[in-house]
Amino acid sequence: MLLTVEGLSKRYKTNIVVDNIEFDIQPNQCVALLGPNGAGKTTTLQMLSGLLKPDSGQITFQGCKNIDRTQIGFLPQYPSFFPWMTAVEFLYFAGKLSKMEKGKLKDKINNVLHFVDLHHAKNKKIGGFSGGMKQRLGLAQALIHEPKLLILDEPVSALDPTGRRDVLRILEELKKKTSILFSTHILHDAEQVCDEIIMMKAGKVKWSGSIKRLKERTRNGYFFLKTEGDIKSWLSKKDYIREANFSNSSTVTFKLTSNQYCNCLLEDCIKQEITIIHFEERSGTLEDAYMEVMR
Ligand SMILES: Nc1ncnc2c1ncn2[C@@H]1O[C@H](COP(=O)(O)OP(=O)(O)OP(=O)(O)O)[C@@H](O)[C@H]1O
Repeated sequence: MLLTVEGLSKRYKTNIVVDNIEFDIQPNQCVALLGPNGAGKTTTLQMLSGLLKPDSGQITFQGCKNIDRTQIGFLPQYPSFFPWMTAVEFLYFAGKLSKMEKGKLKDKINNVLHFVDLHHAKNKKIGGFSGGMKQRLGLAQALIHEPKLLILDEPVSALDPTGRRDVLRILEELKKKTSILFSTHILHDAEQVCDEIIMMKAGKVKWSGSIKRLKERTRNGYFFLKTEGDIKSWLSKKDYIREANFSNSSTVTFKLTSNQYCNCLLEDCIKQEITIIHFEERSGTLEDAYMEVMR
């Protein structure tokens, strides 16, 4: 296990904003922390990155309770930059803060600037950067010391569609070599890059697991069948089929009068010597599942 969180809590005065939460992150997982405004996502990420002290609970990272923070990269929701610095100067500064060796820094800065597509602007002042460029520079800062876990607080929320696409594309690449935990309230972004999600509401973890498993919660009773030959007239006569909707004579979505007829349908297809290309029970969308859990 890369990271284990047990009984983590944080309160501000009498307001409990993170309430006894638990979850794990495995190596090479890309995990989205989902939840509405005020759910406690930022507070959780700040505790994980060491910026905020938990009131109680335990964070274990790479098997150690004494966390080596240089193995974690963090991009805050509102990163601050020195506008008078160039991108290279800023990354040099960030690298030194992460205790990187001076000799390695130059090459590392060049590589990371290429990776986030900012090499062309490496000697330009940050004050003149667009929002998207700043966010990519923020990512470069979080990455420069090659952390084992990258924690990103709403990395795309403030970006326009192009900036958002660029950052999500970088995350797709990054997740091949490092574990990522990022917060968002945009389900589509989570679905695009993550395999696992943690859902928070009012300081509590409401659900965690794979997106696939989450969607399975909201199976909507529809089946999809694609066959090699024409099945329209044959299938329409089966009295256990209802709400059949044919895209063409060999592709159909339908419901069964009872799910116990699933085997019956498959047996009938075999008897009829129908070749099945694809058969599956359709699950709901991530949005359906999110709404169901959050309700
Ligand atoms: N420094 C603070 N002092 C008092 N209350 C705080 C402080 N920081 C956060 N809170 C409260 O804690 C709760 C959780 O806030 P947090 O920023 O962690 O939520 P979030 O899920 O990240 O929300 P958002 O999506 O809006 O960023 C909110 O009610 C917020 O007002």
